[in-house]
Amino acid sequence: GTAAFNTAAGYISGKVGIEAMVAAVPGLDALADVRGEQIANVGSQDMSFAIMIRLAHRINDLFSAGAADGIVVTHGTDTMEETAHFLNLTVKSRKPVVMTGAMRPSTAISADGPLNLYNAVAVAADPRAEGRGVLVVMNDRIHGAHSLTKTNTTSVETFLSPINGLIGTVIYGKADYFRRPFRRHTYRSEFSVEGGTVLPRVDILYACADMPADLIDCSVERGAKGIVIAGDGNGNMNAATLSTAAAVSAKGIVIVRSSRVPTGTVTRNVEVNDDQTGFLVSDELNPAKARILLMLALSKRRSLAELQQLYYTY
Ligand SMILES: NC(=O)C[C@H](N)C(=O)O
Repeated sequence: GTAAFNTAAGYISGKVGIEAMVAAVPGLDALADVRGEQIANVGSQDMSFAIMIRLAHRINDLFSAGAADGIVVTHGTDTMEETAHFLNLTVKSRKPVVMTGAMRPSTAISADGPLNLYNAVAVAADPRAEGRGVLVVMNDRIHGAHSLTKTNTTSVETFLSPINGLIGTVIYGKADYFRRPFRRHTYRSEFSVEGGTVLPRVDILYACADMPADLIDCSVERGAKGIVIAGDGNGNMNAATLSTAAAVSAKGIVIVRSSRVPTGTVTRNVEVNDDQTGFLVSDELNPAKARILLMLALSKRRSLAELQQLYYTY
């Protein structure tokens, strides 16, 4: 991003091309032979599934042609966790795919982008990063795609992995790895972008006090095949929403209970009676990631029990 002056908090994203970014980081060429390729240039609030699918194809093609040992994807931070999760499910390689970004515009005092890019290239060039799924390197931390979430609107310390913790750290290009992701990913994932991916509509509805239940009907009328409820607490919603959701669930719309709370798992629940309503729970996935898993999962006929199992697997 670029801003009008160097202490501006607001700025326009998607303004710097990949060649300029690579050129702005001293020492990158000592870490790896880096070549830039522009797949898209948008603020990540404008990220689309069309771009994600293009990106997944390009990564798979580069790896299967043996053209790269690792890939870094520069991406805005707003929806980075969504693209990371999508790629974690659709990239078919053990080779490192490392996403990075910046919280401060490139024109700011103490811009964070250059060091983040340096560290991301160091991790992508590191054979020890292989087989750990899609990683996100920001602010000296190495996060796994399943676990990370954006927690602060402006701070460089925005990404946390609150449930599972970090994959590692990277300080001026020197990485330490603590663990591998606990869930299935990349080369072991059953999902794919091959054969043309038309993703079904899945909406997210944000629960709140006195939530209007007809939001559910609006989504279904607009063609949603699934609805993720960003529920309060452990995936809760008010009685009116619960009964409307149960009615559409009985007609085959998949309802997933996730949570608007930033950390904690959503568990199957007697209060909501998931067994009777046919609701699923997102387990560790936040609403945005739970939606992406459901969109990919609905490309094939699956029972509710099989769909539920996916949330415990990925
Ligand atoms: N600093 C950022 O990355 C935020 C920006 N709006 C984006 O996600 O593209």
